[in-house]
Amino acid sequence: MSVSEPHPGCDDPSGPASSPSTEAPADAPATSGEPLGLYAQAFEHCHEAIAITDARRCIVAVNRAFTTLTGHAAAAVAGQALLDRVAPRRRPELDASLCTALALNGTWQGELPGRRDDGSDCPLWLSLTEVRDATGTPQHCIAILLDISERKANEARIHYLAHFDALTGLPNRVLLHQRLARATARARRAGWKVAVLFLDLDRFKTVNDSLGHDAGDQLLTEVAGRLRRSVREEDTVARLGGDEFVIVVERLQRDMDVALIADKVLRVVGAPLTIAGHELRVSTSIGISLFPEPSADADALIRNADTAMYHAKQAGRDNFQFFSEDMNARVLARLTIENGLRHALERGEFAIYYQPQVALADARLTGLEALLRWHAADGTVVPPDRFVPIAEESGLIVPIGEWALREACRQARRWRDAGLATVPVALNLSAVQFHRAEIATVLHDALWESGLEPRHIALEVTESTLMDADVAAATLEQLHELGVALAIDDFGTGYSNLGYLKRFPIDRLKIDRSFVRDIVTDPNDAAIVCAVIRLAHTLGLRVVAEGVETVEQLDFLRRQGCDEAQGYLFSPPLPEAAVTALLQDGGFGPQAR
Ligand SMILES: Nc1nc2c(ncn2[C@@H]2O[C@H](COP(=O)(O)O[C@H]3[C@@H](O)[C@H](n4cnc5c(=O)[nH]c(N)nc54)O[C@@H]3COP(=O)(O)O)[C@@H](O)[C@H]2O)c(=O)[nH]1
Repeated sequence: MSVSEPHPGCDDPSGPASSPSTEAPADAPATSGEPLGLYAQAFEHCHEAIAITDARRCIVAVNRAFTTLTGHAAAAVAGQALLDRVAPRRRPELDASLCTALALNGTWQGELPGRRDDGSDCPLWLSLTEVRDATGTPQHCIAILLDISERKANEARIHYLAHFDALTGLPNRVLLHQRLARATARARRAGWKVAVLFLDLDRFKTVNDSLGHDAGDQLLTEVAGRLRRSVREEDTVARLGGDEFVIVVERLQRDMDVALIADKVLRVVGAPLTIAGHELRVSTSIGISLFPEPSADADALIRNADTAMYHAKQAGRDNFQFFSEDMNARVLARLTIENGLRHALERGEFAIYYQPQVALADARLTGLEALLRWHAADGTVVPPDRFVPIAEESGLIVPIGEWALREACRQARRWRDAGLATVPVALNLSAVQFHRAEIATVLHDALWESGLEPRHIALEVTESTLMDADVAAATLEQLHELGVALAIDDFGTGYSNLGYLKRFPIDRLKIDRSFVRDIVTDPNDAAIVCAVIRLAHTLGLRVVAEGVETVEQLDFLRRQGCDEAQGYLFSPPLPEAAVTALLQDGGFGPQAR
């Protein structure tokens, strides 16, 4: 047991200086059978650190556990103010609240930022109880100190897990919301702008699927580090989960500044990196929302940036887009279409219209282009320009395109059986369909099921579908071997490398209607159309001009030797019954009745 005389310098105004009360004779010998000795032994051997102070909270006695916990030897702390020894940083503010609590209740307890003798920190829980004499005058205080470092560490860990992403160490969604709310409050006061950049890595799934999840994790960690280094310390970089990150940029003066930051982020993320021995390049799509916007709270800012990110994906990935209400409305409209498309096939809402293609020499019918129409459940007719891109993106174009192919084959067979049409029905193949390995099988099955000869079918693919020339050549070859005709659609709007033309087994080039529209008034369009016609003929291909609407356009095309045309001048796309009637009349040419 350690006992000391009270220190004369302790200056608590709340009570007189005194030596330990005889009620607890701290210096009593520790003999068994003697109650005081027993108390002394209990004090000394108690596991909890205990200090007995005088009424001014200057140390009179401390037990062994106190010394173990704080590192302070009994003799060294005797007479010193308890708080000075165990929590010197908090003494001034604690003294006042302690005095009040002790005067009112005779007890105080709370957490202290404790400090050991060696200067190390040790969070403590202090329970202080006043001992008073018969008149109620404070004589001593008994202080019990608990080491709460483990509890504090657990609390810190729980706090960390609740606020940070375990993989990257970045703030998570919860902390992001808190920081963004604070950032907007600060910006409102200071008149700054705050930008929220919502990032989604492009084709991250491919890395996960091809190199494995460990590689995916490494990639995410690397990207997290790059993002962190791209912005200022005070800006927040958070990971929402998966491959989604959010950056909150504060203190912006101009909208343009965020564009510069977004541009930098695109470059930094896009720099090559090595993962699992593979050199990769990843890109990201970024959506941006800005505070202040009307009613833009933290939730809305993140939601809007997410919407804009989606728009960036649509715009070809590896770019950034700003949010606008208009964009939001468009996204909602898209969602409605996508949901409707999911049920359109089973509800029989699709129909195929057919647009005649004619020979310019004699207006003979040379083909029928099959064009999808969607009669949506709400009674509207949704044009393919609106639903085909969404169907492509969601993958729904595969079953829809397959249905169109089978239906067109069945219809062509009916016309043939009726002795009406022997011209090919031309179907548009989207890039997604084209790149599915089974497209040749699907076509083969559709032909076989309908009993239609392949020469009655033509397929149209756009230039951009053929960008990977090696893959495209192989697929086109398979389709060609089945015996169908092949055309390049919207020619002139996509891929500019013409070298592929001689490699592909194609029969026709279709000049995009954007060139045909002003052919009579715009010398540039006229020059392009003439060049395409010459190029096609040199390569032994036939040329079809799309979107022919006027006699002047027709005359021009005829003079230039264009082979075929398609457009409203001859006919818009027609429902099956109208085409049947047209075929019965012999089409537009000399054979027409
Ligand atoms: N993958 C698939 N894509 C398809 C399918 N069906 C259609 N589509 C594609 O949708 C785009 C729009 O088609 P649509 O609204 O049917 O427009 C076609 C014609 O109506 C239009 N056209 C024809 N003549 C004229 C004209 O004189 N003026 C004018 N302004 N427009 C005209 O052109 C469209 C045909 O274009 P193209 O396919 O390039 O020959 C369109 O891109 C379709 O390809 C499908 O089943 N699968």
